[in-house]
Amino acid sequence: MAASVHLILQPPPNHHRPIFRLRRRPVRCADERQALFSRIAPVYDNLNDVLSLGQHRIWKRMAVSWSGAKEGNNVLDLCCGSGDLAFLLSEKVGPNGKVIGLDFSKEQLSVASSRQHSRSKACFNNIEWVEGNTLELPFSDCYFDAITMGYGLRNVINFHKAMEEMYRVLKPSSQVSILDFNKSTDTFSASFQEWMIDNVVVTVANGYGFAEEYKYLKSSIQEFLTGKELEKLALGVGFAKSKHFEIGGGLMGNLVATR
Ligand SMILES: C/C(=C\Cc1cc(O)c2ccccc2c1O)CCC[C@H](C)CCC[C@H](C)CCCC(C)C
Ligand SMILES: C[S@@+](CC[C@H](N)C(=O)[O-])C[C@H]1O[C@@H](n2cnc3c(N)ncnc32)[C@H](O)[C@@H]1O
Repeated sequence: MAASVHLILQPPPNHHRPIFRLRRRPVRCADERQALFSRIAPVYDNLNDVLSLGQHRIWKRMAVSWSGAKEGNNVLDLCCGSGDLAFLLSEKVGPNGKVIGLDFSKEQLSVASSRQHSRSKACFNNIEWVEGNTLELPFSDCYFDAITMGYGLRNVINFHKAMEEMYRVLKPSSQVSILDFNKSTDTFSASFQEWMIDNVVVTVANGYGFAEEYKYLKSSIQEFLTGKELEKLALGVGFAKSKHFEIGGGLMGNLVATR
C-alpha cells in the first residue's frame, strides 16, 4: 500500500547535491489516495485549523445542519477522517441517536478514536468507527436518517457510484449533505482558489514535510464537479431534490440532496 514514486535520474548539478530525486506521480488510484490520507493523519487536524484560520469548523457546522439530522436519529458520516463531522452529528442526535463514521484509512480512524476517548462528552459514546469503502457500503438499504460527507466525494475514484451508494442506504425523504471545495465556474474565484493552494496551502504544508500531499488538492479540484454538475449527479441517481450552495466566499460548496 506504499505510495508509488518514480525515481527520476538527473545529472548531478554539483557534488553536494544528491544524484537523483524522488518525484511523486499524480495520486490517481484508491490505494494511493488511502496511503496519502494515512500519511497526513498526524498533522491533518492541525493543518486544517492553520490553513483555514479555523473557518473549516464553521463550514462543517453548516454541513451538519443541512443534513437535517435530529435528536434520536441514526446517521452516517462518510469519509469521516479524524471525525470532525461525526462529533458534531453526535451532539445533534444525542444519547438516543447513533452515529457511524466510515473511512478507509486506519490511521485517520485511529486519530478519530483517540479524540473520542480524550473528550469528556457522554454523547460521544454514540459514535462507532467503521473501516470501510464509501463505494461499497456495508449497510442495508434505507438504513440512515441522514448522511454527511466532508471533503470526501472529491477524493473517491467514482463520484457516481459514491452517490448511488448514499442514495441506497438513505431512508426516503432523508437528506445527504456533502461539503467540499467548490469548483467554481467564475474565473476570479477559481484563480484565487488556485493561488491560495499554490502559495499558502502548499507552502505551509511543506513546513510539515507534506508539500506533495497538499499539491494533490489542486488537481483533485480540477477533476471535481461544479455545483451544477453535482446537482445533476444527485438527480441522476434518483434523488428527488438537489441544491448546491457556495460558502466561504465561493471557496467551498455544499450539496444538499433529498431522497
Ligand atoms: C478544510 C481544509 C482542507 C481539507 C482537506 C481536504 C482534502 O481533500 C485534502 C486532500 C489532501 C490533503 C489535504 C486535504 C485537506 O486538508 C483547509 C482549507 C483551507 C483553504 C484552502 C484556505 C482557506 C483560506 C481562508 C482563510 C478562508 C477565508 C474564507 C473567507 C470567508 C473568504
Ligand atoms: C480530506 S479527508 C476529510 C476528512 C473529514 N471528513 C473532514 O472533513 O475533515 C478525506 C477522507 O476521505 C477518506 N476516503 C477517501 N476515499 C475513500 C473511500 N473510497 N472510502 C472511504 N474513505 C475514503 C480518506 O481516507 C480521508 O480520511
